Amino acid sequence: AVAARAGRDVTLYARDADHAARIAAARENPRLPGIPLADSIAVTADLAQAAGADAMLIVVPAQHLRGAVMHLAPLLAHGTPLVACAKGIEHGTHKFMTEVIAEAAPQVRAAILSGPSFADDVARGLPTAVTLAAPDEALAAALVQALGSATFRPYHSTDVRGVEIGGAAKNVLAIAAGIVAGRNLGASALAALTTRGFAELVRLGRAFGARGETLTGLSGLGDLILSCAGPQSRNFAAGLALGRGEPLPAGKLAEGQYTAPVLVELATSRGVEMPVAQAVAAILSGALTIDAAIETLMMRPFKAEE
Ligand SMILES: NC(=O)C1=CN([C@@H]2O[C@H](COP(=O)(O)OP(=O)(O)OC[C@H]3O[C@@H](n4cnc5c(N)ncnc54)[C@H](OP(=O)(O)O)[C@@H]3O)[C@@H](O)[C@H]2O)C=CC1
Ligand SMILES: O=C(CO)COP(=O)(O)O
Repeated sequence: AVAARAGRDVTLYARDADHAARIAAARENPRLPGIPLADSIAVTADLAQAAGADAMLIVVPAQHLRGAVMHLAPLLAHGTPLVACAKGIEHGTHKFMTEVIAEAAPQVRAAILSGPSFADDVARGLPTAVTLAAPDEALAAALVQALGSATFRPYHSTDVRGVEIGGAAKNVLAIAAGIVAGRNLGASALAALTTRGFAELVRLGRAFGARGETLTGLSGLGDLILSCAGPQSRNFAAGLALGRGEPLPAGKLAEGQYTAPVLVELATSRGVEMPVAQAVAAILSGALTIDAAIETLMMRPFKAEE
């Protein structure tokens, strides 16, 4: 929808032919009910047709990115920009999204799009600003020109890792924020949790050489603020359910669930302390109860604020 609004010729690919046919007939994606698909958007289940594009946005969940790109790789021309929109880190390999793309389709140019942007808001044409990063600044700037419009404002960057870390970490921290809300711990606790969560995100980013302005920018602090603000975030909603002792919302992808253990492994391997992320991973795995996790966080030794 964004690319069509920016004046591009767009093909939307769905892996399931019936699903693609239903979207084409209804001119609406059931995942975004009530938002009509622009007339100009072609819908296909033919991957080769989609792969002929000048650039592609790939929007499958993080743990399925490698499989999807491997499927796509034989169809892609050398140098095609492939923009990852998933926010996560691959299990087992600890790879970030652009690294997964580079391994699965070495001939393409990988980029990452991230930042505070609920799909529903973006598709409705509400004002949104995001970060689009690629190692090659000219490519990042060209993709911004191709996708930007009066309602969608991407900023270009070459800090790929900084953008990827912000997007992956904020989902885990949003689960923690939801837990705080679900347990009725109060607005002060929510502010403290979000702020100390941000300190973790920054520590991990620094360990990977991320730039300060990326971590305090749209894809870092910006997305953390959005996702820790309320249940429109599926990660926050998952945390809310956990905090209330309810089952996790069915059929709603909460990437932080999958990112939490791998984020903790990655941080540990770099000697970076991420106590909030650790608490989320421990709660999700059943290693700690929520009450024990809260106590563990509050009883850490007092220290200088950093
Ligand atoms: N929704 C949002 O507001 C935002 C989401 N993101 C990120 O985008 C990523 C995807 O999220 P979202 O779109 O919400 O997730 P959804 O679960 O709504 O949709 C996932 C899509 O990926 C497809 N898919 C799933 N597995 C595979 C696979 N193995 N091969 C090919 N296609 C597959 C699904 O196809 P099918 O319909 O056939 O199952 C579906 O179209 C996540 O990393 C999320 O963090 C980022 C910013 C905002
Ligand atoms: O990444 C998002 C907003 O920027 C979407 O957040 P959720 O996946 O938590 O809904």
